[in-house]
Formats: sequence, structure tokens, C-alpha cells
Amino acid sequence: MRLFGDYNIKNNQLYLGKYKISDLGDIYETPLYIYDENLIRENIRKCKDHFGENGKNIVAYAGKAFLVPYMCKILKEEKVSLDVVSGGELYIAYTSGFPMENVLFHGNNKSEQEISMGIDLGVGRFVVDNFRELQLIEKIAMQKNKKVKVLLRVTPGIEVNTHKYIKTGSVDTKFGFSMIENEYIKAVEKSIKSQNIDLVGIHCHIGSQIFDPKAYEYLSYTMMDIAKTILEQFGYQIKELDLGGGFGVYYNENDKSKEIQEYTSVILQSIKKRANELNMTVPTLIIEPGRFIVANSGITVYKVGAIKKIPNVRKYVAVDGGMPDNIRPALYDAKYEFVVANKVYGHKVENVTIAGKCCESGDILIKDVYLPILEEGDTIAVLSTGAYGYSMASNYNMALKPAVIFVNNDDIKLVCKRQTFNDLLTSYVI
Ligand SMILES: Cc1ncc(COP(=O)(O)O)c(C=O)c1O
Ligand SMILES: N[C@@H](CCCC[NH3+])C(=O)O
Repeated sequence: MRLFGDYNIKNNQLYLGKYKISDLGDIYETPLYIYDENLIRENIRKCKDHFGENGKNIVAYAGKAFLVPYMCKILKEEKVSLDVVSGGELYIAYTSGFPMENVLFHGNNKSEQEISMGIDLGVGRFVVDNFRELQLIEKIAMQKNKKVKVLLRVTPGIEVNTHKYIKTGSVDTKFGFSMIENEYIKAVEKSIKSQNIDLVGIHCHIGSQIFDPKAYEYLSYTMMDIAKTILEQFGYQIKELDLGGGFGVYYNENDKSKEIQEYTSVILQSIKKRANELNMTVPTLIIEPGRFIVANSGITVYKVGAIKKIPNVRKYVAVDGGMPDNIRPALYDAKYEFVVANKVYGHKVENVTIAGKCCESGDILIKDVYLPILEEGDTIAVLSTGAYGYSMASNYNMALKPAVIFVNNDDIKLVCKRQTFNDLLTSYVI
């Protein structure tokens, strides 16, 4: 078991700083997401320190990992950019006072309304995914008499070793302009010719939960080669090169997680090397880490309810949450570490399966885990759920989305209230 940031064990109990996790579960009700705010800030600073090159390069947090108004406030204070993927994320950023010029607007099927909203709010960069979007941006920008800064998303055709659902840079993907038959060249040409588009650079993202820095070396070379082709064909040197996110994190002992500098140094060195070989200037570089910044800072806390023992088969221990607050085990077969927060080490341990409370046999948080003997009322913490947990939460089975609290030294901040039954009614026409 690996604890990050201020998580610690005292008297056989799990704590975050001075706060006992089982007490927080009682106070704020379970399921509950808890974050170590200092660790988020520390991770952001690590990215800036190892990649920012004193403000020359840009770190853009990928909001899809976890985005709430309080997170926007932290990002603003820490002076990083933000990658959003929908009108909804953009709206959260805007209403939270996040500077719009530091927003990159992603998405493979942006609606006219989203594009219009992005232009009106003045987002810094549109990351353009396809020809339809290019046309729409041009049309809407022309109507509004605006010139819009864009990065073109290119699919580098790079295979990475990660779950197939979270690969995004392979040849066969829904994202970006393909290199096959020089599709991306046509997009560059259209952008350069357009009166209402200001082509700033190119973007790519090969996938998520990647552990091999070599993948970024190869990506860096490929993208600089693309930049060279653009220079040769159009006499245009790109100003910005965005290499996406994807830096892998520790969930369990099979994950060979690395320090961020092991990825960023590869990127910085490879880009400079290739730029030198190609006789080009180094563009402003951008990375978009999501998981790396928030995953290890967050945990999810549950209470044990029903326990079912099937003689000689299996013991199921059900908790008061499950797939609505963490879809990742069901969707990606994700494996987390589990801690019984109110009795971390037991005299005896046993093999159990932790089940959620949904009406779904696949709602299993983990199969075959050794934990101290569990009883109803015990508090279970699932570690490193800070990325793609709350952001992927649903109301399946009309489950209420849990509260989220941030702990920062002595302070506790409730950043999302637990939903109520009345909240479930808000979108219905009765
Ligand atoms: C375009 C883009 N940028 C950044 C990210 C963030 O990835 P991660 O959370 O793995 O760093 C994603 C998600 O995979 C993405 O699709
Ligand atoms: N939701 C995914 C990551 C998505 C990456 C977005 N392109 C996960 O939990 O691993």
C-alpha cells in the first residue's frame, strides 16, 4: 500500500494530516471524496518547475480528470492553463473566474453553440479536431468578425501500451487529423488561407496512463517532423507544439510510475535535439497532464453494509457506493489499493470481494483483496481515486453524487455538496 502527500497512519487509523478519515466519513457522509490540496498544488508546481522553463512553456491541466470551481481557483492561483473538452467544462471555468485566454478548448464534435460560446468568451486556443470544426469556426468567427487562434490536432499514429479505451493517438482513432494521405496538410492549408483563423500550432495526445517515457521521445520526433513538413510546404514555422498529457500514475504495485521529470526531460531534450537536426527554432511547448496532478491526492471513503459469505466460494462485502462514484474498475478493469481506515492492520486478514450497491453484477470495486476482518460500519478508503472518479460519476440507480472535500493543513473545505433527492428532480418535467 502506498500513501501519498499528507495521508498517514496513526494508531492503526488512516489520517489525512490531522484528520481521521473515518471521522470525516461520519461528518460528511459516505461515499465521500477527499483530496489533499497541498499535493495537488505540489504536483502542479512540479510540472511547472520541470517543464515550464521559466514561463517559456505552458502546463495546461486537463480538466476532464476533475473539474469543480474550487479546482479552477487553485489552477488560477498556481498560474497554469486549463484544457476543457465541452461547453460544460468551459462554463465551469468561466463562472469560476478562470482567465479565458489561458483555456484550450478541445473536443472531437464541438457543437455550433459550443464554438460560438468559446469565441464569445475569448478562449485562448481552439484545439481543432476535424474539417467540420474548422469550417464551423471559420463561419462563426466571420459572423462575429473575430480571428480565432487554433492548434490543429494531428493523430501521430503512435501505439502506446495502455488500456485500449484510453489510447488516442493510434492510426485508427476518432480524434484528430490523420497523417494518412496527408489529411493534416489539407487542414494546415485551409487554416493558413482563412481570414478568420490564426494557426498558432499543432497538438497531439497519444493516450492516458502511459509509463514509458520513450513514447514521448518518439512523439516529440514525429511532431517536429510534422512541423518541418509544414515549414517546407507553407513557409510557416509553428509557434506552439502541444504534446498532450497521459503521464502514468501509481494505483497499485504493478504500476511503474515515474517522477514527472522523467517524462518532461525526454520531451524537452528530444524536441531540442530534433529542432537542431532540422534546423528549426524550438516552439513554445505545452503539456496537458490531468491524472498526474490529481489522481494520488484523492481517495474515496465508504462504509461497509451487507456482508454475504458463500461457503467455499467467496465473501462479498458491500459498501454504500460503487460504480456510480467510480466506474473505472467496471470500465477499464482498474485496480486500486484498499485500506480499512478505522483498522488499517488487523490481527487476522481474509480474502474478500468489495461490491458496490448497484443492481448490477459487474458493480465490483475489487475482487479478491486481503483486508482485516470486516464488519458492518467499518470505513473503507480506496486510494488514488482523485482522477476520473468524481468527473465520471453518474446517477445510475439514482445514486446521489457524493460530496467532495479538500483538506489543506488545518482547513477543510467542502467543494461539492453531496446531492440530495431533490437534486435528482431538478431536470425532470413533472
Ligand atoms: C487531449 C487530452 N489531453 C489531456 C488528457 C489528459 O490525460 P491524462 O489525465 O492521462 O494526463 C487527455 C485524456 O486522455 C486528453 O484526451
Ligand atoms: N477516463 C479515463 C481517461 C480518459 C482520458 C481522456 N482522453 C480513465 O479514467 O482512465
